[in-house]
Amino acid sequence: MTRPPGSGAGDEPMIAGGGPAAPSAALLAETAVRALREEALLGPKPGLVDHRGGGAHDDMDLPLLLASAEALRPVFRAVADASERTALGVGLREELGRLGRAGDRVMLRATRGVNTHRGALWALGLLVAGAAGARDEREGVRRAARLAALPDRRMPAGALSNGERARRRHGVRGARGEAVAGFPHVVDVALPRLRRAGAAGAERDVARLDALLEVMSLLDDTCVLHRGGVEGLRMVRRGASRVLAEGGAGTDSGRAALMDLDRRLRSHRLSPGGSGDLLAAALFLDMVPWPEPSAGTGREVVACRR
Ligand SMILES: CC(C)(COP(=O)(O)OP(=O)(O)OC[C@H]1O[C@@H](n2cnc3c(N)ncnc32)[C@H](O)[C@@H]1O)[C@@H](O)C(=O)NCCC(=O)NCCS
Ligand SMILES: Nc1ncnc2c1ncn2[C@@H]1O[C@H](COP(=O)(O)OP(=O)(O)OP(=O)(O)O)[C@@H](O)[C@H]1O
Repeated sequence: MTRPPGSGAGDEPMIAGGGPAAPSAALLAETAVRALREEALLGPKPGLVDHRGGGAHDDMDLPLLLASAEALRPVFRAVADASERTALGVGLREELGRLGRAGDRVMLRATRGVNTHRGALWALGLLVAGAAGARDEREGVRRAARLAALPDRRMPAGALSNGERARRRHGVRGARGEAVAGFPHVVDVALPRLRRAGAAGAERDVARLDALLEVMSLLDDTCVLHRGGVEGLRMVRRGASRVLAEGGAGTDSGRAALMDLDRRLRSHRLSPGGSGDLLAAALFLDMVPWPEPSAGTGREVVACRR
């Protein structure tokens, strides 16, 4: 896919040894915010917030998502700084937990109490932490997954979250399990799709929408399960598969199926928020100017298809 000006590895400063320098903490934070912005601005997305409005959410719109993304910039910066100074281990995991929980509060202050980016902060926070000090995408994701798997003894017990409830009820792995598994829906689903479409010359937004739809067709999204149960999840997954079977977002029949799915998700108040988060994560990984860019780390197997 085409890289926005200024974000490509070729624009990075070179260090004395000849290789490009590792991205700074400020650049990683900037890239995370840009990924959130670009996910929000992409449209039409079924059930999600975009330029047309709040999708399945009656308490969100695009300006709110953009303000939330901007408010998270110092949070991502603090995450990258901490990861640069601290070796990967329980100490860093607990520091990230503290920063992530403080980040949730920053977001809620910026949105007057609306959960715009909780799942996205979790995924992108870990990936920013993993990227700080990593040579390439594969190492960045591996470090993020290791961090997600470490215990956070300072995690307050608190009330049961929507995701936790859905996980217990339906036996799915949710946002935490996705991270611990090394973000399979990002690495094996969204990124290969984005890159294949880019290589084939597809329009950028069509490639991004199709990547989102492919994630939606496979993910056990606790956001959807919480609101719509197994029936709701089936509607999302089948609907997304149908759009792709019709030719995807770039064809007339695919676009008609997409608009039909959007109407159904809005009327059932079903938001595929977890898929939105994972698309933002894929955009982030694709935009980071890695010191040693590898030719794609997608394993090209859909490990998560059941
Ligand atoms: C793990 C998190 C997301 C909490 O998860 P939980 O499922 O309990 O909460 P909740 O229901 O509020 O949010 C889950 C969100 O994840 C997303 N999601 C849902 N399903 C999935 C899935 N299968 N895969 C990925 N994301 C998903 C959705 O956007 C959803 O809204 C996180 O907020 C957390 O524990 N944070 C602690 C702070 C921390 O350690 N941060 C570290 C990085 S900065
Ligand atoms: N474009 C988008 N539109 C809406 N949500 C998105 C988008 N991209 C990602 N998300 C994710 O979707 C999640 C929305 O959360 P959810 O619908 O569970 O909200 P809630 O207010 O906690 O739940 P509920 O409204 O069901 O009580 C956020 O955590 C956010 O990370």
